[in-house]
Formats: sequence, structure tokens, C-alpha cells
Amino acid sequence: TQSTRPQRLLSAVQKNATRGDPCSVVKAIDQFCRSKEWAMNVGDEKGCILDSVVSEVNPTTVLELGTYCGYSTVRIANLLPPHAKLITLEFNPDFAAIARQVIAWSGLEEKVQLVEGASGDLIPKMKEDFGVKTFDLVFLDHWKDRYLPDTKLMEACGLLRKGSILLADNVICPGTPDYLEYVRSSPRYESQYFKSHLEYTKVEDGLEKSVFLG
Ligand SMILES: Cc1ccc(Cc2cc(O)c(O)c(C(=O)NC/C=C/[C@H]3O[C@@H](n4cnc5c(N)ncnc54)[C@H](O)[C@@H]3O)c2)cc1
Ligand SMILES: [Mg+2]
Repeated sequence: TQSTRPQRLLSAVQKNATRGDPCSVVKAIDQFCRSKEWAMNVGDEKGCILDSVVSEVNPTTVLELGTYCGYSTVRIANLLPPHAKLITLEFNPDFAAIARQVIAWSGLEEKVQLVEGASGDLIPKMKEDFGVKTFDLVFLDHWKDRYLPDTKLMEACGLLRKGSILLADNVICPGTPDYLEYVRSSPRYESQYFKSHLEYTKVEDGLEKSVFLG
């Protein structure tokens, strides 16, 4: 049977990256996406911005919405301090299965909890079922029309505290207009746009970093 793009991406990791070396996993995926097949990973250019925000926040608890193949999961987990936890939500079981193997190849399983399911169903369970108090950092990279409802849901579930950081991918391309309007106009957020490009292309895109003010 025909392989899928995520399966071919995983094969490229297993072929070209060193087990236990997260940086080689990231490089192997970027090389695959540049030279073989484009895939919707945050990529190397926006990835550097992601890295700088993660390093600055130095979070203990991180939530990622939309694991896909685990590229940004590996980038984030690689920068977490010991005992820090990254919970990543993915509702497509095929993508989740690939991501688990990419995360395992990088050797970062201890820092990552990949939960299969829809964000709308899982966010309300974070406190009770996953022992989360609040998130220091949330990386939004799932369906673009879910950014705003899930942000409001996280507020309603008390998962954000004064100083929690929301970092959103693709605020220009594909675009998340309702989310952008919300975080930029709400008095409860201080927002900043990091101009960049759609992964592996010259098309404009960027990340929006929003601090929850409580
Ligand atoms: C016009 C156009 C098209 C595509 C692009 C290129 C482009 C560039 C990008 O960086 C992109 O992030 C995207 C993009 O569409 N990302 C959507 C990513 C979804 C992943 O998250 C999963 N998921 C989606 N909703 C949920 C949910 N509620 N709960 C749990 N998991 C969810 C899915 O199962 C996928 O694993 C697209 C640019 C422009
Ligand atoms: Mg994206």
C-alpha cells in the first residue's frame, strides 16, 4: 500500500537522524521538507523564534495544540528544564502514531505526554485528569479556526495565570483573523507579532506571542 507523507517523514528521520539526538531529528525533518516533500511543520525559520520564546519563558508546564508529526514537540521538549512537562494534543491517530516514534527517536519521551483526542474535549480535563494547575506556555498550531475557541476555553478552565504565554503559529498564512483580533484588542492580553515566513517558503507568515495579564 502507498505510504503517507508522515510515514515518509518518519523514515527520513530513522534514516538520517541519530537516535537520542533531538537536533539531528529536527535537521532531518527540515532537510526532508526542503528537498523532498513540504510538510506543515513550524520549520527552521519560525522554529528559531519558537526556541527563543521557550528559552525566555523557561516553562515548567507546556501545552501544544496539534502535534502532527512531532517536529515542534521535539524542538520545545529539547529546551525544557529537567522535570518540566510538555503535554501535546493530537486527534488524528495516524499522525499521533508517527509523532510518538519521532519523539522516541529524539529520546525525549520522558518530557512529553502525547494525548490522543480533540482539544475541545481534553482542555476541560487538564486539571483533573492530567494534574495540571496552569500552563506557563501554550503553542497553538492546530486547525486555525480552533485557536480562538480553545483560548477562551483555557481561560474558562482556569488554565492560564498572570504571565502565561500563548504562542500561535500561522497568524498570517493560513491566517487566524478572529484569534488575532481577540488577543490584540483584549485588555487581558499583551500581544507581539514576530514576522517570518511560511515554513520552507518565501511566503509571509509569523508567530503571535500573547501574554495573559490575568
Ligand atoms: C491556504 C494554506 C493552506 C495550508 C498552508 C500551510 C499550513 C502551514 C502550517 O504551519 C499549518 O499549521 C497549517 C495547518 O493547517 N495546520 C493545521 C494542523 C493540524 C494538526 O493538528 C491536529 N488537530 C487539528 N485540530 C485539532 C484539535 N482540535 N485537537 C487536536 N488536534 C488537532 C491535526 O490532526 C493535525 O495534526 C497549514 C498555508 C496556506
Ligand atoms: Mg503551523
